[in-house]
Amino acid sequence: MRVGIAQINGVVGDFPGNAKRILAAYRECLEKGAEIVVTPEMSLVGYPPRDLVFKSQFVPKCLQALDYLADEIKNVPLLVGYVDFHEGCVGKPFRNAVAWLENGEIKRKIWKTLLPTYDVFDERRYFEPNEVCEPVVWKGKRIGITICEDIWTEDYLQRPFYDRDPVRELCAKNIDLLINLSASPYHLGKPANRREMLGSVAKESAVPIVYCNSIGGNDQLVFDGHSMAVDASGEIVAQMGGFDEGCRVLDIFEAKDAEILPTEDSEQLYNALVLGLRDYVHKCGFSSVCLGLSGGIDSALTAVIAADALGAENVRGLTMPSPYSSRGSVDDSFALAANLGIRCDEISISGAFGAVKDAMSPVFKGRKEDVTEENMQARLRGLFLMSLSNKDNHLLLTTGNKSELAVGYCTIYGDMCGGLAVISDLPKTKVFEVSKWVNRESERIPWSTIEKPPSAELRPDQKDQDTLPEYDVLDAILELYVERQLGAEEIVERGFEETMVRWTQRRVDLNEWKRQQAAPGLRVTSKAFGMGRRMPIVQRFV
Ligand SMILES: Nc1ncnc2c1ncn2[C@@H]1O[C@H](COP(=O)(O)OP(=O)(O)OC[C@H]2O[C@@H]([n+]3cccc(C(=O)O)c3)[C@H](O)[C@@H]2O)[C@@H](O)[C@H]1O
Ligand SMILES: Nc1ncnc2c1ncn2[C@@H]1O[C@H](COP(=O)(O)OP(=O)(O)OP(=O)(O)O)[C@@H](O)[C@H]1O
Ligand SMILES: NC(=O)CC[C@H](N)C(=O)O
Repeated sequence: MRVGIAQINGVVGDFPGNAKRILAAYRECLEKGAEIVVTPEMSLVGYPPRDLVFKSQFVPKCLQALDYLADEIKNVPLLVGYVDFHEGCVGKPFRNAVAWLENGEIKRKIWKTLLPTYDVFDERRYFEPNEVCEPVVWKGKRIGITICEDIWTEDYLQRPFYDRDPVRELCAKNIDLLINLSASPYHLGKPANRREMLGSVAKESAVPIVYCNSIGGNDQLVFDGHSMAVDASGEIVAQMGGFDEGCRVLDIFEAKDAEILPTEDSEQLYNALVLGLRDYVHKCGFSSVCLGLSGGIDSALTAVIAADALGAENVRGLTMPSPYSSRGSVDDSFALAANLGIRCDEISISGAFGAVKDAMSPVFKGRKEDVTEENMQARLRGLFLMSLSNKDNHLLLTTGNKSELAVGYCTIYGDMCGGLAVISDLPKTKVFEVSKWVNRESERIPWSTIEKPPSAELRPDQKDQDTLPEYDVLDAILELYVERQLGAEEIVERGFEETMVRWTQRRVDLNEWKRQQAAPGLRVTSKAFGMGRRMPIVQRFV
């Protein structure tokens, strides 16, 4: 049975556009000899549609697009992910659905059984689960069709207990093949985790699996693709690329082992951020971005990602020295711009900084300079950058990393100005690792930028480590506190100094308000700030 896997990049709510993409991929698979074609979860809708499904015309328009698709399909079936009504159910009147289209008709509708409702997923808010799992019989084979979470077993998922197991239910009905339509977002370690999970499910159930995942960025989520096929012994027999669209046709009952090329963590993280940035910018209708270049590593890495995502001609930098900036910060910014081929202009903020301080002097008379004046500089840079963004219609990128955002080491309405926080889920230690990976063949980020001690340069001789713990220690504590959600005592038991742990915990909790006003950030770890971490701002839990 020659199965076509269409790994496509959908746009949420763009039914005509998604239908076109699905048809183009379907035809490509036909040309490659497919006898059946599979697309990702919600391929017609884009994932996740979130509260769009509540709009009165959303599902009717989705169903219209599905009818249009069905009309185009002849005798080679197409499996399409979409949202359907759940007739007769008042509370949650929708289903996360797959349609089997064949000979101009919707031959079968399949509903999702396990509805993930944790971290970035919220499906119980919208959907009711499938009640009975039934295989589809086609060309003498019994095919179990599942949707993303349906195939994830307890061992591979930190999830609440489910009282259903769709794979088992289907296996009990003697299936020959499992097909899974997924919208499984990337985080570090996820592609390997998925491969292992699919191998073990196939082996345990003794059936081959065809797994079709989405690719592309949608808001904070980046879908990495890596669609694959696994034989009944759990061996991978086809592995598609990551972070790129594509179609692959294989004979699922005949295919032999595929070669799996390992990718480094830094390469994966980089590719995820490039795709996430490109899709966010383009899907929002922009073609270019601007950002402040400080000569530091965060803005440098953000600029490289942007140049690779959009083309150097679509990235514009501003270097804005203040009285406390080192000459190196300007020189390193121009060296970076030259390496990347992006335009960079220099505008001093000294005049404006002096003017603001003068204007405020009657009110601040006799008071010492402090963090107020530090923040004025960051806010003036934000003002200049937003002016450039408005004039030339660039989307402004913010450059803060996860470590800083965690402890609030950033200025609200200052360096937090911007539309997309590109590296806000990358801890500072990973910023260094990825930057070194970027320079693996030749210098793109000036080495002096990578090697100098991090500094905000908002007062004379300032260094990040005057205020913050060393980044390797801070990041280790943050991983335990934010990603693994351990309490302070448990972190101290693992050998960290108590005052540092308590300070970090307090800073993370106190700065929730800041993060809730921050630009959306691209998620690349298992627990990012944003849609998958919903903490109260006002709380007393320690
Ligand atoms: N719960 C809450 N809800 C709403 N607002 C709240 C609040 N708690 C404080 N605030 C307000 O927040 C204000 C303080 O926040 P904010 O103005 O941001 O200032 P703040 O957090 O005090 O200072 C910013 C820090 O970030 C450092 N920085 C700035 C820029 C770049 C970098 C870097 O290296 O990248 C580092 C800078 O050196 C300084 O230490 C207060 O004036 C208060 O009104
Ligand atoms: N002199 C400057 N010129 C232009 N932009 C600046 C300048 N200083 C700071 N910025 C902007 O504000 C952001 C915060 O920078 P800051 O130097 O305060 O901290 P950082 O976290 O060490 O970042 P970086 O590693 O990019 O320096 C920078 O990434 C940059 O976008
Ligand atoms: N869309 C989904 O059901 C996603 C859940 C799944 N466990 C994943 O991330 O791969």
